Amino acid sequence: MTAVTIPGLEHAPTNHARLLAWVQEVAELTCPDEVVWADGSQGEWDRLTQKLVDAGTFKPLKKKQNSFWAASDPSDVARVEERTYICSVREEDAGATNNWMDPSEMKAIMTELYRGCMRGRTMYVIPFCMGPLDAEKPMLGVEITDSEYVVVSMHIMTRMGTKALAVFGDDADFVPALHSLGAPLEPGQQDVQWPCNDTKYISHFPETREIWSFGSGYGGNALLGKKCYSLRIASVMARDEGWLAEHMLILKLTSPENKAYYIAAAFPSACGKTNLAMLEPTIPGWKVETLGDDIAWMRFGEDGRLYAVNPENGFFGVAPGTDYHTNPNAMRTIAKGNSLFTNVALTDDGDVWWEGMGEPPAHLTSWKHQDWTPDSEELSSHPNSRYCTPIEQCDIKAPEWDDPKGVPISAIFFGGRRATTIPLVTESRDWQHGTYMGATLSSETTAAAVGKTGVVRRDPMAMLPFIGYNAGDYFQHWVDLGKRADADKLPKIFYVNWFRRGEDKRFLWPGFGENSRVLKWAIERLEGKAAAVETPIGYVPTADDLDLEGLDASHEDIEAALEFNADEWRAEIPLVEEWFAKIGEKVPTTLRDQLEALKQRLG
Ligand SMILES: C=CCn1c(=O)c2[nH]c(Cc3ccc(NC(C)=O)cc3)nc2n(CCCC)c1=O
Repeated sequence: MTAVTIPGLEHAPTNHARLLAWVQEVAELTCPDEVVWADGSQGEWDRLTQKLVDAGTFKPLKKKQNSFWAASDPSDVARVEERTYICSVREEDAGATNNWMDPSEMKAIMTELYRGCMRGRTMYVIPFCMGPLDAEKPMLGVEITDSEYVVVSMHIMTRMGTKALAVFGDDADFVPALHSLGAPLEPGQQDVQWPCNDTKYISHFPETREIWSFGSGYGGNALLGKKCYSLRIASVMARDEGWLAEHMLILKLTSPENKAYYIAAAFPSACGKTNLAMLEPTIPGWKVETLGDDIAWMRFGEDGRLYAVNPENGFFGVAPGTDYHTNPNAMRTIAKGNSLFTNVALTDDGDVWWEGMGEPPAHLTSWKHQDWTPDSEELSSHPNSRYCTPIEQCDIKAPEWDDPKGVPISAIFFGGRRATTIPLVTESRDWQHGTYMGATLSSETTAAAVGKTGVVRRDPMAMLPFIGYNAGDYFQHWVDLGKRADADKLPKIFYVNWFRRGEDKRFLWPGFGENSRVLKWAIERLEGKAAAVETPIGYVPTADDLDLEGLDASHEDIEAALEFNADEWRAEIPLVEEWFAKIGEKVPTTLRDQLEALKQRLG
């Protein structure tokens, strides 16, 4: 096959043979009008954001400098879990929680979808690095995409372009991540504001560490460094290499005595994970700084402790529910500009607005490009609408946020949204018990997600959509870490629930900044300074064990929030048995033993 001459292919800014061959192969398959190597420069940002403005995809925001509003096609508004596949060579390696297809079958299907799909468009080659560029082992990837929206989003979310390519040298390993909107343009055809395709595939090939995505331009489907690389592929790397790639925030908590602790925490959606990552403590003298709000890579240091790094360079946060009361630090970060907003509402004076931001203006342009007023039936912003903003400009970013060594994790928190049963906070008995807590993590569905509300779903380690392999093997990986010689150096595991309700359906715990009281208690437990009651489900504080100074809540409510109710827990047992049965025979015996032991303790 003669090497077709596609403009931009000839002067590649690298001698990396495998990369050049892959780029050539993809260009010949997808037939773009030209190939552009993304360099990550300000000039590139200006050019591409202008191109998106001209296409009607972006609107510049007058009230936020260097920031843009975008609205997607209503059919392309969130991750498409039913179109997300783990194409492991063996079906059982995908397990019961993933969609599977034979890798060669998937590649045959998708190759035909990619054929000619970039006609009339530009093919961008984005070298990127997840985590700091000066890491001992930089985690490299290359995303090929025909979406300018993806390129400018990657400017914020990753270290990318020339500075990343410099780390590739001539033969570094990298994760090839191929993406197309699947919307070829015939000559003279007018482009739409949000090109995409009704046929969507988000496919992962774990043995070869490859990602192929087709048909969606949105979030985790298209920004392939995030969920696809940093969780699904990275979780497979972590199992093979003995580390952890987890769906966790990382925060730094400093006590009034100026002692710093680092905490990682996993929550399903609608639990306020980003709000916790950027917490404003209500108790005097305590300070929270943030390292990340979504993903933590944790590796063992010389001292046997787990050191966490945030692989991302930006926040891609859910906008609705974010305001100066729930998350002032997120609001201050986006107020500085340099941010992208997708599927939120646009104000008449060129600012953004979403539900949860207090009183709505008299008129807005909704995410569906329609006139919106406060008495509109519809929401002004989509529940999964997002802000995309650089961590660099977050006032409370920890100094260590981009330290390649990472930070030593003292505590891991798992949390879910449960109206009953789960106390405000429970300390695990040990690592294996903590792993059981994570593996059986449950949370109630909310209006934000589709379907009924209040349905209890299992979401192990809040990783259910992101485990790149058999969930039973994933649990085993956690269990095996607890068998290390220096297992005493592992973080202490806690389980929290901010959302317990009283008989009258009122929330029993005020949450938000008051959660700092729970973090304080956990730290004091690590230091051996706080008391707790040993219950069948773990160590639970009494109201007197918490620092409730100045808290505006009744003693009864706090006691009710902390209550261990044996009957409610007996009712949990069959739900956990059903969950383990769904995962299958690879559920570690250690976890089955934990369930048996819990049953015995409940009597
Ligand atoms: C660090 C904060 C974590 N957090 C919480 O701790 C939290 N708690 C609640 C429940 C709640 C809601 C309203 C009140 N209002 C008053 C006045 O008490 C109290 C609790 N909602 C919460 N939310 C919002 C969840 C949707 C994303 C939340 O993010």
